Amino acid sequence: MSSATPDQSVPPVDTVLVVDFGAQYAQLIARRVREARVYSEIVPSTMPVAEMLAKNPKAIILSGGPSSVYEEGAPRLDRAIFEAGVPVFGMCYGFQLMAITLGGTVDDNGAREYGRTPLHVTKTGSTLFEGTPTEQSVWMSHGDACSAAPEGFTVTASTDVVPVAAFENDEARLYGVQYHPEVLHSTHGQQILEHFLYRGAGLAPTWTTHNVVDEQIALIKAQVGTKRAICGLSGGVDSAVAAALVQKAIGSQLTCVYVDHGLMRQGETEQVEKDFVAATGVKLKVVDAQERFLSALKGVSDPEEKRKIIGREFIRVFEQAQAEIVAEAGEHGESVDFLVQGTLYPDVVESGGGTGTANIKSHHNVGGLPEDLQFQLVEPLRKLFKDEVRMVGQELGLPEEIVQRQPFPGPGLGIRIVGEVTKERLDLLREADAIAREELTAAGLDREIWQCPVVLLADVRSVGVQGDGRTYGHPIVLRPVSSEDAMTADWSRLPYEVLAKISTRITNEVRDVNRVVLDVTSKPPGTIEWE
Ligand SMILES: Nc1ncnc2c1ncn2[C@@H]1O[C@H](COP(=O)(O)OP(=O)(O)OP(=O)(O)O)[C@@H](O)[C@H]1O
Ligand SMILES: O=c1[nH]c(=O)c2[nH+]cn([C@@H]3O[C@H](COP(=O)(O)O)[C@@H](O)[C@H]3O)c2[nH]1
Ligand SMILES: NC(=O)CC[C@H](N)C(=O)O
Ligand SMILES: [Mg+2]
Repeated sequence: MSSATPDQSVPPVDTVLVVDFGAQYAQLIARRVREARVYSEIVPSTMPVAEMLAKNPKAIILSGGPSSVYEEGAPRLDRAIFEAGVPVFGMCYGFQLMAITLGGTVDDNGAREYGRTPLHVTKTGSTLFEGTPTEQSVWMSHGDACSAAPEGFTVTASTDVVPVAAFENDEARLYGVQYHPEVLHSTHGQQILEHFLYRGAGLAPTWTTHNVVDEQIALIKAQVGTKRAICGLSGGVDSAVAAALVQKAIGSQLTCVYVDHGLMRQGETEQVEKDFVAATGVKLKVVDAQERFLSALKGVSDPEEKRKIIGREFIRVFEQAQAEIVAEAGEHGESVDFLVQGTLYPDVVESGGGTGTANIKSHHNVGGLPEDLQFQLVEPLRKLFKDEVRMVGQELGLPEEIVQRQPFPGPGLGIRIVGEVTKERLDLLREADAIAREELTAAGLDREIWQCPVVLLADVRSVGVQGDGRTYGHPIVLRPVSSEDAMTADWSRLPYEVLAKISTRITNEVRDVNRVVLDVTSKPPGTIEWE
């Protein structure tokens, strides 16, 4: 049996490839394309051009990147990519690469621009700029610049310092912009991207999550056949949607397994046991694995080590459940070979499993999986973003409370205790977390914030005064964030009265906590979770 994830991304409809040159936000480009209702996938720039073309893309987008195109060792692409008749759109590094590959000039001529920049459209009515203002604001981030466009290209925009800020070649269907249309600060960015897709590449806005449901059900049926599967079910959105999809595909061949690892929040296990089963009708096995996880985490405070241990223990519990299900079915039962997980695209990208991107943290269900994994994975949401998963959930008729739930990480409170995880610390954090959640809900803020991790700084103490006496307690950190897809986030500007109430209640009600602090860091540079 292999642990490799079968590629479930059989292009359903017309596919746009986003070639990643190590961009900060290649995922964002892919998202924006999908927002234009065209399916997109990211591929690394190291993939041979022949392989890219073999995927039969209907258009190709070249991302930005940190390198300088004219430097030795900078990522390049075989010129064939521009000669295959596939429409190509270069952004920033991708634009510069297109320029230099086709005979234009790019150098470090001092024309640097970072941040919001006025763009002057010099050829109105062009494929990219038609219907947009001649003066618009765009987001720049470059040190090199194109000073001469390749032959056959028309320069369609400039800035005060860059003469060639966009060029187009309708005949060859090649387009490029020096700026970042994928960023919201580029006021007409989405429109320009759509112009490339619809006008330049002749694509139609037909991709919807509806296609995803049908296509994934067919794929799951083909993959699992008559065998059985278990699904790690947490009560969260992703696993709920994954379970619903798989249940639709293979019905009673699926058993969901909820692992109570002792790192869950207050009331969560009961909620999954009762409400979730009532809402979805899934077959559920609840495993109490608190002792197992706690003893495996004993003495460990390094975040990556914690994540790997939790990922491993999850699988060991799934294996145990697998054995039990097989034993219950007796000798005539089909074997349980498949493990369904609600893995999303950002989990894969952040775990460094994407396209040569850095490992930021090992998500328990991707980078934290043990090497001796005996299951074949079924991950129908592996290419989707959170908001898309919510749409799929709606489509499947899951209740709002489930579809709109805030995310909660699989490793749970284990990665919200900075320091060693112990039963006492978990109980304390559970209390503080329950208060924060209660007050945020009471204030009607649940939909406004993406999630609000509550973190215990277990190895930090500070002096307080409570009841006229000195205390030496632990701080609790509140980390409310707003986000579109968890890849970037900003700290939420919560009303002071709500913060005050949470702070007062936590310091009054939770023993050993004498200070509550607010995390006011965006992502980047800080990630959402502290570990
Ligand atoms: N307590 C748990 N028991 C069983 N499986 C779990 C548990 N926690 C996480 N998983 C598995 O790991 C996957 C990833 O967890 P993750 O938290 O990203 O997703 P989720 O809990 O389904 O959704 P959400 O992001 O909304 O919390 C889940 O989809 C699920 O398959
Ligand atoms: O299932 C999960 N397993 C993990 O190991 C994990 N780590 C982070 N998260 C969640 O992912 C989103 C991004 O979090 P970070 O900014 O901390 O990377 C946020 O929504 C986090 O809560 C996880 N979810
Ligand atoms: N953001 C980018 O793609 C930058 C491209 C190139 N590294 C430059 O600085 O010009
Ligand atoms: Mg979760």
